[in-house]
Amino acid sequence: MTPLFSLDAVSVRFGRVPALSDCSLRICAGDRLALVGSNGSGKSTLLRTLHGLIAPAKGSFQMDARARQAMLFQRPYMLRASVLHNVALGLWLNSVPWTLAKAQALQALERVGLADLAGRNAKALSGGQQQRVALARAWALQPQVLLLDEPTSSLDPAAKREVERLMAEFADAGMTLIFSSHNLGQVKRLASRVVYLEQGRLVADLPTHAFFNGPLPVAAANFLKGELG
Ligand SMILES: Nc1ncnc2c1ncn2[C@@H]1O[C@H](COP(=O)(O)OP(=O)(O)OP(=O)(O)O)[C@@H](O)[C@H]1O
Repeated sequence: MTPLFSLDAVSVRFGRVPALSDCSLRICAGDRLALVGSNGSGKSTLLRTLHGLIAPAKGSFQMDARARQAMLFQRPYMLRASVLHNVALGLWLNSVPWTLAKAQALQALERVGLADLAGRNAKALSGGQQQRVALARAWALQPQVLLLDEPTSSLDPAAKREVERLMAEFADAGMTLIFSSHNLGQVKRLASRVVYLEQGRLVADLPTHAFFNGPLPVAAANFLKGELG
């Protein structure tokens, strides 16, 4: 299968800080890939590189230009406008006429269970509701690839479960999921594959079952022991 993303010996630096070092990775359609690792290990940098927001300093990076992508951040950005307009604007920016954009936005809000709040000011919603608006905004664009940077880290357990449920449904509908998480339970529930990063290096890349049931490289095993212990 032709990969959606191919990284060969990719390095990214911020000034003198090496954020990614020599990373090689293939990501294929249908993968549910979790990025794990300590703070500062390079997860966000890898996601932003995959989304084309950062150009690698070294190495080769290729992505399937036909595969539409959407990215969600830890704290979604909401415009001071209605929920409906927050979703419709993303479509309009992708050349969908405004009337059609509003109709499709409403369908996307129905998809995430927020149609009732379409007229509310998006800035006034709770964190969990805002993340669901962000998921509706992504869903409306019908991306093949959804990148998520710690999408549930600031949410309470109920909101977390709801966002996880939607992520699983989107993956079941055929979307490729690539997400970073500090929540190993979530990684077990959602991922089919786990990439472990340490200080910008890709230390392990394994099916989820193999990652949690070892054997692992020492660094990854110590991380897991620390997180689970
Ligand atoms: N814009 C930036 N300018 C300078 N250094 C940066 C920038 N973004 C990231 N870094 C550095 O690059 C390294 C990797 O950071 P990154 O945010 O990718 O890690 P992370 O694994 O996502 O961390 P966290 O779990 O805390 O979100 C860190 O040393 C970080 O300080």
